[in-house]
Amino acid sequence: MRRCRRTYILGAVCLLGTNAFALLVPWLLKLAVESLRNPSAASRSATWYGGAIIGAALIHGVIRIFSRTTLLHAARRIEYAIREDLYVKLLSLDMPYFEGGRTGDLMSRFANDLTNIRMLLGFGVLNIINTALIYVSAIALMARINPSLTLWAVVPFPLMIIAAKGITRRMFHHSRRAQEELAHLTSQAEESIAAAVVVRSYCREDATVAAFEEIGRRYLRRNMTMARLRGFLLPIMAATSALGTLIVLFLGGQRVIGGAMTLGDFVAFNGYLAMLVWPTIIFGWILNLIQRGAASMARLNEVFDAVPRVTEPEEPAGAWPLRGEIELRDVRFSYGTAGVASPPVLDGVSLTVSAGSSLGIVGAVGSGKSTLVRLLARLYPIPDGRIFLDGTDVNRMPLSRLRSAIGFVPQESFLFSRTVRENIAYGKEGATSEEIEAAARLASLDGDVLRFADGYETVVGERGVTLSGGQKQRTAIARALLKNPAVLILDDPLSAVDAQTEDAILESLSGYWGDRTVVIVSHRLSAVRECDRIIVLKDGVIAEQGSHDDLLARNGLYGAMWREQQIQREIASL
Ligand SMILES: Nc1ncnc2c1ncn2[C@@H]1O[C@H](COP(=O)(O)OP(=O)(O)OP(=O)(O)O)[C@@H](O)[C@H]1O
Repeated sequence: MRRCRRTYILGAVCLLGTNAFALLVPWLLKLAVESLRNPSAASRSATWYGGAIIGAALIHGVIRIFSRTTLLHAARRIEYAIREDLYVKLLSLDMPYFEGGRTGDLMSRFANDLTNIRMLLGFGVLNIINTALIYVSAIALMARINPSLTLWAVVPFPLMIIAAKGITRRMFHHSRRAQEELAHLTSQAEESIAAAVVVRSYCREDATVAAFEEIGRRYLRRNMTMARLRGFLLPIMAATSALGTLIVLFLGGQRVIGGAMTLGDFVAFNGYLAMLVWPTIIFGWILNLIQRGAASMARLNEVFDAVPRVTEPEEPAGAWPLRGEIELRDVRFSYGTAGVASPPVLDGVSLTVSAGSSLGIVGAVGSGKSTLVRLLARLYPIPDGRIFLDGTDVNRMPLSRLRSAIGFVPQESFLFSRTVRENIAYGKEGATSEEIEAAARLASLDGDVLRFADGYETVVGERGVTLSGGQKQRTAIARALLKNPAVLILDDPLSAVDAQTEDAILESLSGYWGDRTVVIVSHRLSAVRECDRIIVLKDGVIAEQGSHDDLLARNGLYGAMWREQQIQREIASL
């Protein structure tokens, strides 16, 4: 709003002008009537006043167009700026904020709440200024013509305001609830579309439709209540303003007949009273706009006020470029948010990975492997003095630098609904075709891509739906390789391919490791066999660590897992 203050001032000045000309019309009408009744006493002829009325009405129309476009454009610009700010804010928020299925809710804030705010700042502000100007000036002019009749004419107004306040308070409550229901509806629709395969394969179409209908019904009920309330509001407004007109016709008519008021004054008085009718009728609508706009602003402020728990350091530190030495000191972590206790996922993990070496992380399902690697990239908040890269606390490294030094391939690879080439190129701004294709070759993706009809220009569909699981994973790996990071983290990156293919891909990839630090999380021990060091996580602690041979010789957890997987492999190859 502050950014468009000048435009709003200009719009308000235009509204002042447009209302001045609108108010001039009844006054000219009064003079025209008086000139007709008593031509000798009039300074101008009735024809002159007729021309002046047409002129005033024309100027009023032109300035009106200008005032409306000025204010409505300002509202559009503010909506645009808020949308941009909201987007930037969302991108600044961290993983904990987005967990808990907020997508639909956030989408509805982008769509409905922004529309409500634009309506308030555009039509709302326009009508608030307009109403205030018309009320003040029309009532002042009416009082100038006949103060006592003015008092009678405005008698119904307090009644109207009390009724409007009561109804709009209830409308506000229902409006907010309706916006929340719409957010649920959007979430539900989005989730069902994303999970179309699951819905069909479990034959849950009917149940999904029923759940959707239930939310839709709640949304409909809220809107019906709002419509009912609005339905009450309009007749109440119209009836009270009609009451004012009736009073003026009766009392004003008596005054004219009694000679206490001229016919010209009576005509002008009615003209001004008629000007109050529209602002009075839309008074409730404006209140509704204010209520909706306030509710929407409150919902947007919830996002703007959200504080990311992963923040930029106040005093950044660290030498660049990074070599890739990782150190963890007694790392403890749980996913619980403030005030909600949750069991520790990592319970005192300490280890050092020297730059250029490789670390394999294995362990049972849910033992904390993914959590550990997510913390390296600071995707979740961690206390100071726990994780170090090249001797610098990661909390003190600028996030952009830290993350650009880390190539992270998460367990569930996310592809954008663009081409294969664009998906890989996401890893490096301005990457050349040669670099993209070299990364694809390293990730053993090139053979698959060349079989696609459009090669690298193949559009992968939403979230890569037209690719196989293994192709998606390798595209995500190619994207990370293209980034040329000092630390490469692969979180179970080849779970969708068979063990032999995984071996072949990792073999090809090992030529790329060079002096990079590589961290591989895997359920298949064969994937980490070549790592310099392997840790076995169990219930959030390092249960065993060493090289593959050390761990086999120890004949503990790792040894047992290895033997089990070897037997499975042999059975599978029969
Ligand atoms: N975002 C999250 N919010 C809350 N709890 C989580 C979250 N992510 C993981 N957890 C919990 O933390 C524990 C460790 O999960 P993590 O994904 O680190 O295990 P993992 O060893 O990688 O498992 P897997 O082998 O299945 O990938 C699990 O109990 C899991 O339920």
